[in-house]
Amino acid sequence: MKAAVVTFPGSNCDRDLAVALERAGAQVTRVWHKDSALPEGIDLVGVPGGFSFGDYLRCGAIAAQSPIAGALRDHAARGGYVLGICNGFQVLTELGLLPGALMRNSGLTFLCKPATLRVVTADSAFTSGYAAGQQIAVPVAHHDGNYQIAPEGLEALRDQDRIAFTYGPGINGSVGDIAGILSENRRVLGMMPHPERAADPATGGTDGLALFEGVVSTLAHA
Ligand SMILES: NC(=O)CC[C@H](N)C(=O)O
Repeated sequence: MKAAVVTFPGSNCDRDLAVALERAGAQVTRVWHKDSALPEGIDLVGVPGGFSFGDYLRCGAIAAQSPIAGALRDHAARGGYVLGICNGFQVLTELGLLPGALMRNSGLTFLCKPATLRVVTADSAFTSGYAAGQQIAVPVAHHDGNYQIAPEGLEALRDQDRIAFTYGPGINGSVGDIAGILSENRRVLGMMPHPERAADPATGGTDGLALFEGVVSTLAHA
């Protein structure tokens, strides 16, 4: 299973994401934001966390205009898998690959702390390693993690079982305490918490590892 991890100026979780994917068995290629094409045969593109372009304008907005963004859009349009974590989730909403927007946290502070997530659906490659309803410990680190979407969009996410993860109540103001969502074809996941920071027993637990193992094993057997 082949994965690409994109790096923008200001990304800071790209290496950790590559390591977590490799630990789960993926063959990972690193891609620079100025590349306008992905390497041949990529199954999954990882869009990492960080502060792409210094979070200027809006988090993820400038990254979404990078040369690699067109290749990412084409990959998703072909039914390719995409995983956006934190700043990566922000980039995917800016690209229109996922609905809604990430606003400033309701408490107006940067949150960097452990969080308990609830796995809402196990019906996706990304969440197939968990049971629906399972609670997992995965840290958060963001100032713009307050997920908002219009009521009809929220209804669609709920009706189509596209809410992947929720937080405990009131962490950052997100509507429905949403921490992560899936695209309509369930092949694009955006989430604010950092599973790649919970993929090694030496550094913050291993509850995030099942996400990488789930998607890697699904794609390896596809
Ligand atoms: N860790 C991250 O990816 C942070 C994303 C973004 N810079 C924010 O603070 O909201």
